[in-house]
Amino acid sequence: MTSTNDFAGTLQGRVGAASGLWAISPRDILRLLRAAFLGAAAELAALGLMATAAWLLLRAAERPPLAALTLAIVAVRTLALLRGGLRYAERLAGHEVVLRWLGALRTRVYQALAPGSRFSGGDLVTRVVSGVDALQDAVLRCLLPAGVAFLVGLVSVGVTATASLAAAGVLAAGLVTAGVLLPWLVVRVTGEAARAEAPQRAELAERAVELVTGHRELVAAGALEEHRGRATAVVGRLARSERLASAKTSLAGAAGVLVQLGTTVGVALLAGASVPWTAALTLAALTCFEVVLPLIGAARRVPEIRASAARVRAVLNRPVPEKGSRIARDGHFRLERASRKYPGRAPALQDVDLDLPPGKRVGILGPSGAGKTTLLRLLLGLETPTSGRVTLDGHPVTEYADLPSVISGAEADAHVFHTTVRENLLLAKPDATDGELREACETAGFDLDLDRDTGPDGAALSGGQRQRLVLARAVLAAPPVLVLDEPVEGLDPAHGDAVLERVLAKAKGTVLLVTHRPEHVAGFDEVLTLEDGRALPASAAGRRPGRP
Ligand SMILES: Nc1ncnc2c1ncn2[C@@H]1O[C@H](COP(=O)(O)OP(=O)(O)OP(=O)(O)O)[C@@H](O)[C@H]1O
Repeated sequence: MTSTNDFAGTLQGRVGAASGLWAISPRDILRLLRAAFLGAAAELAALGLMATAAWLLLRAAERPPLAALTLAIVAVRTLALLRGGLRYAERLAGHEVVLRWLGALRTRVYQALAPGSRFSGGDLVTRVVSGVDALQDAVLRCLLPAGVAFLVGLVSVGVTATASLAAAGVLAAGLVTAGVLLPWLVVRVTGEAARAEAPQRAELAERAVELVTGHRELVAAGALEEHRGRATAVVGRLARSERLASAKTSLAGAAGVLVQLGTTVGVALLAGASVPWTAALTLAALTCFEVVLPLIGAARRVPEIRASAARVRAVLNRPVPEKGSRIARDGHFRLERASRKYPGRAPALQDVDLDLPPGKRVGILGPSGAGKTTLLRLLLGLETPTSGRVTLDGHPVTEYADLPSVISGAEADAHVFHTTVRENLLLAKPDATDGELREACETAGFDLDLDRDTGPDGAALSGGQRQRLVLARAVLAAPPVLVLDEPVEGLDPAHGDAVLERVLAKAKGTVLLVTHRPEHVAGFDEVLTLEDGRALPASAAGRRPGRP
């Protein structure tokens, strides 16, 4: 076993170097081969045990001198012990490789998901947890058993060939039918069924989400039963399709058992050796199928594994925006004819210029959907412009490694961690004293206990409390460029105005405030008014101040 540090080092190296889904180090490939050989040895020990026991019984019936049986008696005991020991060693070796590989794969999936993920929460959980977990079956339930079955089959056919080529031929044909042909058929049948069921599964997921999230509305409209009936109908269709596919794959399982019986009888008839030796070969052939038949069951998982692999690969292969290593100097942001367009929609932002040197205070006004948040997301490096430039100290913002430490604040979708108020605040300033935390809370008008549990994403707080907690965190972080996206929108106006006044009084650097209320940005160095993604000329903006 390697030490934890060794393991972390190997993992890091592999994470950095590997690009494909199945990326695995040469050392782990050797470990996998070792697991396959150990597995084959364990199965051959079981097979040898059966064959030797059969030989022993029949030879003993001939009443030979005891000395003629001694070797077989010792072999039976040795093989029985070996079988258990080798199986344990194979499990250990196989699982060690798979757990290493899965650990590295999970790290890579997390790394690929981290920057500005386009995947939603539920989708993300599916990809990371079930998707990656399903892949372990590819190795443990498919690849490794197939390797073991191949080795065991090869040895069995070889040993049978020493007695009779015809019997060896029958055994080989039986093993190929049960171990290759039938699993291939099962993969085809389950694959076709999965493809046919995919739209129904999607529909069921959609209907289930609608039933749960829209439950109250459906009850109020008296439409619950109708919607439940539609979901139940989809469940019925899916169940029928699954039953049909299951019947077909069960037939393949039964066919496997028939092939096993036929092959065993064939070997017994064609072996042409002494009775004990024929019995040994026959029982060996019968036992050999115990390794091969599970491949038919494992084949049912192949389409699901393929789908999981495709989902995980989509995460790993998506282009990750290059994060540069540049370190910010002055903190001078600039938008130069910046535009952002989403496919199939009018531009969210079009040809907008903005100069934001250190210390400047800029207000952004505009009706809903005007592009205010889009402008902030460009500056925060969360979106890239479809044309134009967004720069910090003359270089594209995406080239900076430390952008969030230069520009941050109270963003509309800021996350509240499921912990205490104190821990949420300490994220912004880890060495802050309780006094400093309370002062920041006071500035933001947030008066809850520091030990208060916040719930998942702040669900245990009211909307206003959540908003003020995010604001207190922004005050504590005190970044060079403070971004405030409608920071007091949900608060009652008088209280909100007072909070905003205190927050602005504390801010020492650049401030970018998005608001619907022009009085919030009175006295700012510049006010940019957006409408339909475009900046209005100053005069026009003056005529329609803060039209909501
Ligand atoms: N991810 C997206 N995909 C497609 N369209 C988007 C996306 N994000 C924003 N938009 C569209 O871009 C336009 C500008 O959105 P934005 O969020 O910047 O407006 P806003 O001025 O901040 O509005 P509000 O005051 O309501 O928050 C809107 O029409 C919106 O529907």
